Amino acid sequence: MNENLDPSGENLSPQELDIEKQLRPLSFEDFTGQDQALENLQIFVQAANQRGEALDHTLFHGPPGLGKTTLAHILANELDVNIRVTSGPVLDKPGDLAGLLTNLDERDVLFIDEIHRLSPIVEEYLYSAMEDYKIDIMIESGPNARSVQINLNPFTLVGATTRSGLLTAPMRARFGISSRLQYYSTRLLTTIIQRSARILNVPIAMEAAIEIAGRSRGTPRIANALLRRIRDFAQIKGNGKIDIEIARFGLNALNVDAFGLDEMDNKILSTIIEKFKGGPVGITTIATAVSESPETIEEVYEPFLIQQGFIMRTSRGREVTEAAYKHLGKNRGSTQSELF
Ligand SMILES: Nc1ncnc2c1ncn2[C@@H]1O[C@H](COP(=O)(O)OP(=O)(O)OP(=O)(O)O)[C@@H](O)[C@H]1O
Ligand SMILES: [Mg+2]
Repeated sequence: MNENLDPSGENLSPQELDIEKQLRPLSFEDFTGQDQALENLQIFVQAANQRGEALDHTLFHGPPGLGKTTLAHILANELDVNIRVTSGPVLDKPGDLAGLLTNLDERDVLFIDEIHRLSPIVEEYLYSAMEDYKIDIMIESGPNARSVQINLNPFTLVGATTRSGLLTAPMRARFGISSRLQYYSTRLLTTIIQRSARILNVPIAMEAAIEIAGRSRGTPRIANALLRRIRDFAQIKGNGKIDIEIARFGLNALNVDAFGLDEMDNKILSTIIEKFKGGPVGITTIATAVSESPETIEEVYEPFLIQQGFIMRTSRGREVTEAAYKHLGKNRGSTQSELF
């Protein structure tokens, strides 16, 4: 099924990207969840505003669709400054970066998405910019070529990554603020769905919002995507309102997993069960079996499976739980010891 429920958002169509923007909270007040991180950020922003200084460089990390890009934009709004947006893979020459940096006004935000994908040369070039607000640029060429140092306006680098494990230590050390985003509870996702439904102007019953929230893999991006699809079902198959019947009907028609697990989640669980007798098995072995990188499994998929109680981390590797067997409708082999 090719509905756009991919948490990575990589395959979003232009219209869907537009809607994603429309649904994006613009202020701290509008943002639901991540309470601890948000409280701290509010204090840091308020303090920086009072002093009239640039906010410390800030790193957001965590699985896709949890609000990293949203928070980068919120920071710029709350600091009342401009934001320039770029990404690791796009910045392939120090020259590109120099152009961006020299155009920043005082206190502006430079947002670098997928910051773990910066090339080593660009990354190194960024270090002095972050640390001393200075960069070296080459002027002229041939025998007259020389580098001159120029001062930058104090700015805030906001980095985002789903793969903080791939950041180099010197890069990580240059962020004064680092915030890991967590999966959202069903309760928080319900609030987010209700807010989005208001913006999209579609009436939704509380029960229906809870049902959709519970199947959203702890991820606001998926919650919003499901809401938009169910809105279509309500419009064509119902009376335009999203009630619990339409919500259930739509979720089933979309083949959404009862827990919101995606294809890779289920593949990981069934692989551990079928090929490794439920574990324990090492992360690298699992990764090879499902053709993914161990880091992606560890940072993007596993946290949700652990949080939902489908996988346990043990000293000997990963083990699936009884809940995983139940979820996939499989029986634990008689040779395996019972966990419960
Ligand atoms: N706390 C929240 N409250 C309301 N909506 C949210 C929240 N967090 C995220 N969203 C919604 O989810 C969508 C995805 O969020 P965002 O683009 O910020 O995720 P991300 O962490 O940057 O993902 P990626 O790693 O793929 O870049 C946005 O459209 C936004 O509307
Ligand atoms: Mg993003």
